[in-house]
Amino acid sequence: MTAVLRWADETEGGPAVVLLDQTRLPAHEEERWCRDVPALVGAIRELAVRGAPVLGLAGAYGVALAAARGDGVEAAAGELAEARPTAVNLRHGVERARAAWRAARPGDAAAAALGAARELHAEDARASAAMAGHGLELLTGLLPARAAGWRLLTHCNTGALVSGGGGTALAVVRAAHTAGRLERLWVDETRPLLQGARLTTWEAARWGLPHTLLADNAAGSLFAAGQVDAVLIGADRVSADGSVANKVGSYPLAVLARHHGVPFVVVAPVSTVDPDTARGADIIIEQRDAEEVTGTGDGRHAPAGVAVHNPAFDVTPPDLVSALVTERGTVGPMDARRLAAVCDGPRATELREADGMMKA
Ligand SMILES: CSC[C@@H](O)[C@@H](O)C(=O)COP(=O)(O)O
Repeated sequence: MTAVLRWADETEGGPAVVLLDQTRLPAHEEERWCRDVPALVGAIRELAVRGAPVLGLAGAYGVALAAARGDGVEAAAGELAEARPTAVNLRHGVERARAAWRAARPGDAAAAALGAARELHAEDARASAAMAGHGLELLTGLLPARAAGWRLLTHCNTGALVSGGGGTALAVVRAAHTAGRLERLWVDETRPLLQGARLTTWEAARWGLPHTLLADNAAGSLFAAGQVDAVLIGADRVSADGSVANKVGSYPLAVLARHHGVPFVVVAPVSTVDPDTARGADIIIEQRDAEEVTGTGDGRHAPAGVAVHNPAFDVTPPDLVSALVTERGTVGPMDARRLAAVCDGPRATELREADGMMKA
């Protein structure tokens, strides 16, 4: 498969960040060359590269690109970090490469930024593999063994297209399949941009996962018919209280899962947990263009000028989340104290210390 994201150096016509253009899938597997930061910011906004962990990589390589070109790194870092507001990994990736660039001697700074991006890329691949293992272990403990295997439902796209490795929730599904425990993956189409229909089915087919696509609003009747054993999704940001921002349509699935007594499992690396955002209500939700909902030109299927509500994400409160699977292990049930135990950073340390003091 064409690499989801890679660095091209001068020997192959770079410097450039080269993306597998996800807006062209599944019909076309095409590279998109981003030779400067404005081109990369455009690709991020158009979702040519998308999904939380890989947005972190795009941010880090973007800083390296600005440094390699001799462009203004601080301004470029700011533009990259703001390209999409909800996925906290984007900001992390930018910060990581910028910190390496700032810390290096001037002659070494561009190489240091690129080195940081490459390091993050390798860490991300390792995190995917660890999450797949922890997720499979969780499902094995949580779900009754079924001779035919589990029926798992997912939303949006969380596979190799979102990561330097195998992905988040979809990596767990793949591990279940490899272990002979997957009967079927139910794939929500994921209106309005169809990440499930376009991307998850494409990945599932390549991996040989038995899968069935459904319209988002068909999920309820599947639960009612007892056809869903667990829901597995990714996350774009998890606030300190354990609220989960993910692709719009995740919250209704959590409500359905609770009503039907089905586990609702979130799979995300620790870098998606944001200890600086206290509550779910504090997470900034990206609002996107009306035309994503109404269609355009010949494909328009709503009257021109109709008022449109198009949030890219919604927030699931912690009490509806059965568990969060990270590369460092599983947190569940979700709360601030348990989350802080797997997190990095000063705010997480504060929470851990406060917890220690409370216990003493
Ligand atoms: C690890 S992938 C988790 C999320 O990033 C994914 O579910 C999602 O919501 C992506 O949204 P997108 O708008 O396609 O970037």
